[in-house]
Amino acid sequence: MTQSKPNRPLQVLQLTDPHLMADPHGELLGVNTRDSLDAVIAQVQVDGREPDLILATGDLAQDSSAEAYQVLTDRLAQFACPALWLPGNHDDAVVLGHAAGAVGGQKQLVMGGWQFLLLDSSVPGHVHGELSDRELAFLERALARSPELPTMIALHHHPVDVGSRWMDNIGLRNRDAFWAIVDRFPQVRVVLWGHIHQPLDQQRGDVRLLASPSTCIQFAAGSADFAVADLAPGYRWFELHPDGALATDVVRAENFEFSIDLDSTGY
Ligand SMILES: Nc1ncnc2c1ncn2[C@@H]1O[C@@H]2COP(=O)(O)O[C@H]2[C@H]1O
Repeated sequence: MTQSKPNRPLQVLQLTDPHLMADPHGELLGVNTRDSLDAVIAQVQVDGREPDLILATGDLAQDSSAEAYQVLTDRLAQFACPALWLPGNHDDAVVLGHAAGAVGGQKQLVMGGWQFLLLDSSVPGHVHGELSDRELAFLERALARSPELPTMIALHHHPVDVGSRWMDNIGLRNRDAFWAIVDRFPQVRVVLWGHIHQPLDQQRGDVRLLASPSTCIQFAAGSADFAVADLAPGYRWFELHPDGALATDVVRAENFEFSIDLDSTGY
């Protein structure tokens, strides 16, 4: 079991949806995705936060290129902690797996008295998500084996509707199968995802449902049709106590100047 620093709760950084590209000048709707990730990482450092673990929750590359994943590896090397990677709809799970390596590609980690389970909800060639029978079996097995460990489950796609028609069409399709497992295991404290490029904080029984800003562009909350928001990129932070208690907050990059195409109808 990997240990966190003594006498403090486990500190976890979520970075999601960086949409990195092989081209150093690569932009999403006018925002250079390398620059915005750098701004978010700079903000983590300005905030004096030293993570024990990083969770990178999908759409790590926009173009599935090895070069894009190498950029992420290089950026995360600024932190002296492991980073776990999971794929989103823009990723190639095989290329990502090679780039993440043995540590980053782990689907299960116990650290600081918590268990982290990472699921691959990507469906090649599609924007929506689905958990394969294999992923569901892995989830059920892992939860059955460790009933005593407070658990965070991370995946890319949203397993609940988020109040936005266009996004509700591209979430996790077989969410009923997912919840049928999760609902049986009271040690699950958090389900965390990316994909929706906006913060969300809800409760399902004892489970905290959390989503987070992208490290590049943001989607407008509550919009029926595709719409972006003029909000800065950001990160989510967790403090996780071994008894299952937790604190979390979202922070946006303060000094990132960008100009996003607010009239965009998609990409
Ligand atoms: N106008 C649109 N309507 C529906 N989906 C869209 C639209 N534009 C882009 N998308 C897809 O919705 C996805 C949401 O986040 P992604 O970054 O995964 O990639 C986006 C596109 O694949």
